[in-house]
Amino acid sequence: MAKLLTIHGGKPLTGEVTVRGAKNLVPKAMVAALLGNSPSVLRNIPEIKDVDVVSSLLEIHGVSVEWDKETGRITMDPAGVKSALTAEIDAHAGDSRIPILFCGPLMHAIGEAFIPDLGGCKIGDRPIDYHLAVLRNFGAVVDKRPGGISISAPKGLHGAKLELPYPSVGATEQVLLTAVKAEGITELKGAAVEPEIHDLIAVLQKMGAIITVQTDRTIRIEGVSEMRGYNHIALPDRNESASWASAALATRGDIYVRGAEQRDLTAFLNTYRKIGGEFDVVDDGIRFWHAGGDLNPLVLETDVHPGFMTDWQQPLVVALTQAKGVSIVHETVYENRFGFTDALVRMGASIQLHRECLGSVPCRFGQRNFLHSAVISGPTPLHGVEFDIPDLRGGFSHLIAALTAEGTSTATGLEIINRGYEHFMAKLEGLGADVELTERDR
Ligand SMILES: CC(=O)N[C@H]1[C@@H](OP(=O)(O)OP(=O)(O)OC[C@H]2O[C@@H](n3ccc(=O)[nH]c3=O)[C@H](O)[C@@H]2O)O[C@H](CO)[C@@H](O)[C@@H]1O
Ligand SMILES: C=C(OP(=O)(O)O)C(=O)O
Repeated sequence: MAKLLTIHGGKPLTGEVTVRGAKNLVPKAMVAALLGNSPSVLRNIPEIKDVDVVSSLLEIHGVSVEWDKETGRITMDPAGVKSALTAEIDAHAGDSRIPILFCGPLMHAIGEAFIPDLGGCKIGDRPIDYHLAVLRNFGAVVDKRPGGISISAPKGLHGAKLELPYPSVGATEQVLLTAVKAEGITELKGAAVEPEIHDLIAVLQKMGAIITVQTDRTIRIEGVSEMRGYNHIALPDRNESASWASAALATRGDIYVRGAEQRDLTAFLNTYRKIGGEFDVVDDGIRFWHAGGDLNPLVLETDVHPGFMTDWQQPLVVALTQAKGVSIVHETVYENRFGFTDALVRMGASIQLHRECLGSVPCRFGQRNFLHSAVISGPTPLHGVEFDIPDLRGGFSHLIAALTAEGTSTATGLEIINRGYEHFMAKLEGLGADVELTERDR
């Protein structure tokens, strides 16, 4: 049986939601537990699919995992770490990108790893060439196999001088998780410096790592031979916070996001203010609301941190369909992140996609055949349609658009939302959304 969500739109979302630990940190901090010689405790854990995936992958590798879902506390004991069968790994890898980050910690713990083909959102080609290049530089031997890669370090892992062609979040984490216990010093230039990376560095430092972050995207890591377990509170999910903020704006609502952290949302809050959204930062969260009247159109470019995060783009585009005038959005992180606009156009939005770079942020996609700039004219009334959720943020955007629209929409593929939004249905209902989940034959 498949689940069908029926949405009766046209009602502002109002009320309160709580965000817990970040999807883009929690699973990685869990992988780091493999590096310790004693148990680790991670708190503020959200109930999302990527945490299930990493829990299972740790367990089949001999790590004992105790997850108290009520308190959001997870305890991981790596004392029994061991190899797992390829078929078991395949069965548990799920639709996540995290398995690639097991390379370094598993090679340190047991000398080898099998990494299945990755999942994650279909928003571009998402190659792993940077990951494999840095791992080879540490001395790893990579064997590509059908369905994944086998990786080992017959001569050990050694610190290296590395430079990323683009500040990839995942490849930077790959370097951190491998270099902390590699022999000698690693210097990484062109590193990503997202808040989730700083939080992973905080975790690794608690475990005994020696890591220096310089102001020019250079990270220096002095390898250590032993690391211990950690006790850490995961930073809150800034992408979920920004999603609910966009939902408040698009539906002309008022949402208090308990747990939202101003420090990690600077670029988002500046943009929110320019579009005409109101927010108020208080001690334990941020209230976001539509102030009435018209929203302002914007020129917006996504970028690596400290720029406007790509994962904020899709939900905010829905609010831009309601702004008075022409907005331009230039996506510079992923080559194919505007596919979700098809459904918005079917709902009545006016959005044209372009291959040219409509902006000035250096972009790898300009001379290639990618529709990576969008021109949005508004305000356009939206009406209900049927849609299938394509990816995490695109799906959230479709759902907010359906809640903004007059009339009834139906959505399938809701399970994708559970990858990054915990207790999603309960939160929507708590905000007064008129939604109903039913089962139907496929
Ligand atoms: C689980 C997680 O944390 N996901 C986040 C992470 O994804 P993820 O770590 O996969 O994203 P990256 O920062 O690595 O990707 C950025 C760009 O680099 C390219 N690239 C990356 C690696 C590589 O080996 N080769 C290559 O060409 C990608 O195709 C993309 O165009 O950062 C992204 C950018 O902030 C976010 O959108 C994702 O939500
Ligand atoms: C792109 C995203 O996630 P992932 O890298 O896990 O696919 C996202 O969270 O928007």
